[in-house]
Amino acid sequence: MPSTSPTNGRIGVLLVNLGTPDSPQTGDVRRYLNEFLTDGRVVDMPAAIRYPLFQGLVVPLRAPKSAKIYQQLWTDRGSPLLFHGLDLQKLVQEKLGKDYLVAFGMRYQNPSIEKALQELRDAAVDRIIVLPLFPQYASASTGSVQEKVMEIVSKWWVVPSISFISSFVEVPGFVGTFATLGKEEMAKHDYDHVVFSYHGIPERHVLKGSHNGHCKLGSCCASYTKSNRYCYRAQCFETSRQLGKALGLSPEQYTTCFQSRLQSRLRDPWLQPYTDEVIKEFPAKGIKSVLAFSPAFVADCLETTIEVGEEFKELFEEAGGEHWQLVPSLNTHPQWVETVADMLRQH
Ligand SMILES: C=CC1=C(C)c2cc3[nH]c(cc4nc(cc5[nH]c(cc1n2)c(C)c5CCC(=O)O)C(CCC(=O)O)=C4C)c(C)c3C=C
Ligand SMILES: [Fe+2]
Ligand SMILES: [Fe+2]
Repeated sequence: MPSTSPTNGRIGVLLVNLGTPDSPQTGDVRRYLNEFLTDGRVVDMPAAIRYPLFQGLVVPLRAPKSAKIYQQLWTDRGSPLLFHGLDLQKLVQEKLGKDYLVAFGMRYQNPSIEKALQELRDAAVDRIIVLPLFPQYASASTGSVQEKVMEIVSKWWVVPSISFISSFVEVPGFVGTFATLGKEEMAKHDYDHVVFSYHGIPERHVLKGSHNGHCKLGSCCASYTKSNRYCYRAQCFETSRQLGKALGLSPEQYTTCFQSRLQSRLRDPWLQPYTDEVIKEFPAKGIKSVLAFSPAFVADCLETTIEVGEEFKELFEEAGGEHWQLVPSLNTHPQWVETVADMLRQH
């Protein structure tokens, strides 16, 4: 008998990344930073301080400097974070076929999450799976996407079934694709050491997310368990362990460190060790060639191409290092596209 169930329509998928300016001009960078840095999950100050401080002082000072860096990053296809995201959307849609509708949005600026969710709503999808493209859970990234999606959907008259993939450090294809890319680089050159550099967050953010005060920012994060399921620091260490294993490295052959801290006069500590400080000390220890991974990102962006690929290379060479190589991000590697499609099929 043919099914009369109304619930055999398409499954909606929303892929979300962080966001990038519309152009590398100062005005667009200012608009982007204003939206990003007034998000209470990114800068967790009371709104009455956050808005005047960031919109009135921090962003106007930072925007022209950031714009210069974005101009270095920009390509014929625009911002890498955006075009890799759109390419991934298309390829995952092809893999999943007509039973799914895959949309793509950015937490800040464009294409907006609102527009992407509207596409899914217009198509009357059965349910929605949201995949924030951040391997490790942080309130400032994944949490912010979740909050935004819920804020929008909660205003719809009909609120659909909706679920989130909150992190994917334990998905074998995530580490597996990075390992494939890393092995390609290792076949071309002998490296003295490997660096896994993650986006930093303030230590306070980790402590605020700690279940029952479990996290003391010490050896508690050295294992990844039920008690620290959503701990960013523990998930970063777990990623390094899995990647080290996949690359055949012993723990002494790699270092886990944290980059991109937002310097402020408050000097609040961010996750340590800081990548820029770690790599300056390498040459004196006899480490002259380094292979660097940025496993907090699944697409190349300002923080990988410019910060790790160029700025850290310069710091390392100034300190006496000889060879610094960034492993490209997952972007649209076929193994990664298959991994994303599988994650969604299995969810
Ligand atoms: C991996 C996930 C990310 C977390 C966690 C995160 C936290 C976080 N970021 C800032 C401040 C900035 N980040 C910037 C760029 C940026 N950040 C992420 C991802 C995470 N951020 C990405 C993918 C990018 C690159 C975007 C691109 O267009 O290529 C920037 C902007 C650049 C600059 O001016 O330096 C800022 C600022 C904070 C404060 C924070 C946690 C508290
Ligand atoms: Fe960031
Ligand atoms: Fe911990």
